[in-house]
Amino acid sequence: MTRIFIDGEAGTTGMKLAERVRASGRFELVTLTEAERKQTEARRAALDACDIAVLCLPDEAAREAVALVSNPQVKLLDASVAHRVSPGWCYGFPEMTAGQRQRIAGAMRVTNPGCFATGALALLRPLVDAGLLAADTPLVLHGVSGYSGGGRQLIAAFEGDGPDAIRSNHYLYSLEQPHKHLPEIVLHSGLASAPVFIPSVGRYRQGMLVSLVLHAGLLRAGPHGDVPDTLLSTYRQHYSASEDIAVRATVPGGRLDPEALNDTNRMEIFVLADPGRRHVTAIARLDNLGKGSSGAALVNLELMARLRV
Ligand SMILES: NC(=O)C1=CN([C@@H]2O[C@H](COP(=O)(O)OP(=O)(O)OC[C@H]3O[C@@H](n4cnc5c(N)ncnc54)[C@H](OP(=O)(O)O)[C@@H]3O)[C@@H](O)[C@H]2O)C=CC1
Ligand SMILES: CC(=O)N[C@@H](CCC(=O)OP(=O)(O)O)C(=O)O
Repeated sequence: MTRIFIDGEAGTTGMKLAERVRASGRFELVTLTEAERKQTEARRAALDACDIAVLCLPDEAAREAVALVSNPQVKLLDASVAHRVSPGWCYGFPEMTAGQRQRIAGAMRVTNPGCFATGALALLRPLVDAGLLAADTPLVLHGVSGYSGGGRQLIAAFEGDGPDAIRSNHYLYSLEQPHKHLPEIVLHSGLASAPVFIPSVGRYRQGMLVSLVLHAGLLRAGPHGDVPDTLLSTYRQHYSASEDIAVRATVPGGRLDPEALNDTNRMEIFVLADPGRRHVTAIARLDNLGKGSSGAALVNLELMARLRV
């Protein structure tokens, strides 16, 4: 059985991934005790003793973990931001483009995408690849995430009542500093420059929406001239072989709940036009702890271990 070590297993992503790995029954999990989990020598030994190491760590600790590995046979899957645009690392979004699954399966170093980036790229990449969206189109994306997206610190700030407690029910951030997912969004979307991205956090634990509003004039229409229909068919074709991504043309009940896909590895893409069909809103719904991190990590592990094609 393929041996997996999750460095950072006690954290938000690591814990969810460990649950999924155990439930799959397809891997042997190498674990450290509470006393060992931050000891360099114990981590070094565990990293070298597994077939695939998953780094569910803050960025700096992920870089350190890569440097600790000396066994050349060990494959790495990094859940942090540290290597998302690094040469030599394969981007772990299997549905991004034809052939990506095979690239992940064959790679020694795979970087798991950011949660907002997963939603953003799911919306952007098919449109750029199909030639509907020119690379220099100015774009704006909005996102809302549950507070678990900020890891243990943000969870404690929302759920605790200490001096660092957050009392807002909803807030926007990264308004003056570009969000950390923009470099991977630019690199993997095929866009020439970064979209404006306005993320936000709501007072609920997990689940997210990423939205892209497109005025019809920004896009090249398909053979029948209707931009919303062209978008819908482009997404449907791009994701036709995916068991995890579904494309929808309506929102039943008119309210889009960010929590609806929690604890799954699914993503839904909604393509919604105004009555005059002058603009289209494309929205990705996913679980930041599912398709946005640990669900995606499990699929990448299965690909890297050649347990799925
Ligand atoms: N939460 C999310 O929705 C997503 C998170 N990610 C990424 O996954 C990674 C982990 O995030 P998340 O699980 O949210 O973060 P958490 O803060 O919840 O977990 C990080 C874990 O790493 C441990 N840790 C910190 N430093 C070290 C070290 N030097 N050696 C060993 N263990 C260490 C922490 O222990 P302790 O708490 O004791 O310090 C903690 O258990 C991050 O890079 C994040 O960006 C990616 C996609 C989505
Ligand atoms: C709500 C919240 O704070 N979300 C995080 C991103 C979560 C994620 O995708 O993680 P990594 O890119 O760090 O791996 C943020 O915006 O920084």
